[in-house]
Amino acid sequence: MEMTMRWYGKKHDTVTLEQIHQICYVKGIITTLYEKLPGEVWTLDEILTMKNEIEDAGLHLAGIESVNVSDAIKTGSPDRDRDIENYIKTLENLGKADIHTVCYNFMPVFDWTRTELDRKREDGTTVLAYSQKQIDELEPEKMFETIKNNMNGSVMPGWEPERMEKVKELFTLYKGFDEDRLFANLKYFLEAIMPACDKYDINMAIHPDDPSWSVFGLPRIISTQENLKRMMDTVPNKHNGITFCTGSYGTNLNNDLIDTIHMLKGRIHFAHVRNLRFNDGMRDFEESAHLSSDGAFDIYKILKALHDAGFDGPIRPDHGRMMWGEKAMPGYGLYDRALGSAYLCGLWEAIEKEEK
Ligand SMILES: O=C(O)[C@@H](O)[C@@H](O)[C@H](O)[C@H](O)CO
Ligand SMILES: [Fe+2]
Repeated sequence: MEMTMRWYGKKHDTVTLEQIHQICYVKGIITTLYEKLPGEVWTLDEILTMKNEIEDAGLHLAGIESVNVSDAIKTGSPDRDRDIENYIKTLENLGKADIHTVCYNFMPVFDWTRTELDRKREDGTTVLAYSQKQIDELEPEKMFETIKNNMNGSVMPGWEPERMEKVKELFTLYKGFDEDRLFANLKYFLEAIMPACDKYDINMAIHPDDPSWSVFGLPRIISTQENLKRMMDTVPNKHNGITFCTGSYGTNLNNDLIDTIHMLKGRIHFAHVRNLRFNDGMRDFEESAHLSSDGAFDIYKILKALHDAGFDGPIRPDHGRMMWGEKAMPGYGLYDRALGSAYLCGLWEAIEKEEK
């Protein structure tokens, strides 16, 4: 595995590459071209500029999160073939730049959903949280308002103001969509891009739905073991894989993380590891420190399962708590993610040495 950290680029991130380099546990960077809209081609030049900036800081560009999939592709509208063609050109250019891991998601309208971005814990840190009760009382169109006021002045991916202005339209676009219809569009997309992935050895890593149940009546197709299996079996190519995200897939406590890792053997191309605390039933949770005893997940067992399943892709501490007075994009401060990366590396070293 390669320990990585997500970086939002010089223009958007409060954290610098120099700081990340000093963590020492982190060798790779996960990033994207944040100015690009879904459906646009990424030129080789743009990709190389991004890559050189990271390499100049002594780090390795380990993967892209995300090359976003357009609504035309997700809804299967007449424009989808043009967007898929552009997506393929982007993949080819990434391949030419020697980049082989691409994360994406297939969630309609909202990328991830939280009701609070700064819930205060007893230790004084703040974390992202989700309460189903609050969601049930909220108009979907108002969702952005609640999120916007808590973004610490940053623009969080998936929640760009230009996109959220169109939220009503987006809901109309997905009207009448059920899981089968959305899944058929995912299949169409994957089948179209696989030849390019084969040629350039690009591992596509779909991100699980977050949270892993339907929100505002929108369909979910990457949220249970059953539908992960359906995705793998429908397009049985090893380049069709997943981002194993414990904090998203694990929001549903009925999902058996360890069993799923074994089922996905050979198809996990990227891992996001974070821990969650559940309050008051299953559908109220908050992100905790990475430490196993701070949340519901046994992080040691998760890493051991990844190790035993032969996982060798990039891994990143996912969201962290906001601590020590840091002001950063919620979930993406430097300090707690640095602690998380050290913890994960420590566990991994022990697991590897136990083997010998
Ligand atoms: O919660 C997060 O910050 C990420 O895990 C997602 O936004 C992820 O980047 C996308 O869903 C992947 O396309
Ligand atoms: Fe994730």
